[in-house]
Amino acid sequence: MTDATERVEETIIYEGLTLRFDAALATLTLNDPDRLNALSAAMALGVIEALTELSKPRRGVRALLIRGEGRGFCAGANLAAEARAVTRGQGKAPAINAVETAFHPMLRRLHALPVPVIAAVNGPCLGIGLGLALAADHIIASEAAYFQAPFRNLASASDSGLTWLLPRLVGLQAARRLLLGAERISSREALHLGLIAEVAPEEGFEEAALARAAAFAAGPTIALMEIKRLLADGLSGELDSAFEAEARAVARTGRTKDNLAAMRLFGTKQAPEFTGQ
Ligand SMILES: C/C=C/C(=O)SCCNC(=O)CCNC(=O)[C@H](O)C(C)(C)COP(=O)(O)OP(=O)(O)OC[C@H]1O[C@@H](n2cnc3c(N)ncnc32)[C@H](O)[C@@H]1OP(=O)(O)O
Repeated sequence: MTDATERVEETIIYEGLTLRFDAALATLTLNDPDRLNALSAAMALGVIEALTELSKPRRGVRALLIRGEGRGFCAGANLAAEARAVTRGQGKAPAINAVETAFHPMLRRLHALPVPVIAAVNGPCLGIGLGLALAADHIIASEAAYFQAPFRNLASASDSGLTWLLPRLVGLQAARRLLLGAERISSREALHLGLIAEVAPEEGFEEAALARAAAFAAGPTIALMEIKRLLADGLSGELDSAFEAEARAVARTGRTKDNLAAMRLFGTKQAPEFTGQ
């Protein structure tokens, strides 16, 4: 694992995306600000490539931050090509194909990423953009952000695993408001519903999000990965299985250097420095 304080900077550019490495933190930026970072199939496939790259052990990545360039996080699927195809009578439109071939494969990979993922939602977060944000373990949103699942407005069923995720996150009634009603909700309401973890002022938002992500990157990585996996398994498992899985995970983390470091300082009021090992 890379020491969170060691500087290893590098940026890789994909279509409509950049992937930046800064010590133990990787930052994936959706980079089509003129379209509020609406996601094309090529961008989603680029995200998959970026996830493969940042998962290489030599990268030593201990957290991933996802953010949007400009005033938006992601305005959903890029429907420009969609609209053109429909106008020209070209049948099944690109974004519909992309659900199966690019968007869902991207989200599966993101949900399966072992290290903590932080989404910094600075502005509009819609459709597949909402799916992308909700694949994160911690969503920090600006006061200026808003969330919407506008599928029904396009006479489309919903995607991005939202029919599975939303009832678990916010309950069935609020999920109905979001999916059947396509209600747009502010970051304050999203926080109140339990859809996101925190709201930060518009001014200084980028810095607040970076600080939060850097704190995750400097955390007890093995314990965070174990907790993340236990939570994911717990969503579809039984309580008995959770007890067993937790006991095995606690035994594993009990053998880590970070656990030893924390135990040594227990009761001293000193914060341990975690190395991710
Ligand atoms: C399989 C499908 C899955 C899905 O994700 S379904 C959901 C698809 N997304 C949507 O339906 C949202 C469409 N966008 C909007 O409703 C609005 O935008 C917003 C409410 C997000 C923001 O409104 P405002 O702040 O007034 O900005 P603006 O002028 O509408 O947008 C700025 C530029 O961004 C382009 N843009 C916005 N969303 C998309 C999109 N989804 N696909 C392609 N382009 C988009 C616009 O056209 C425009 O561009 P220009 O300045 O050239 O007119």
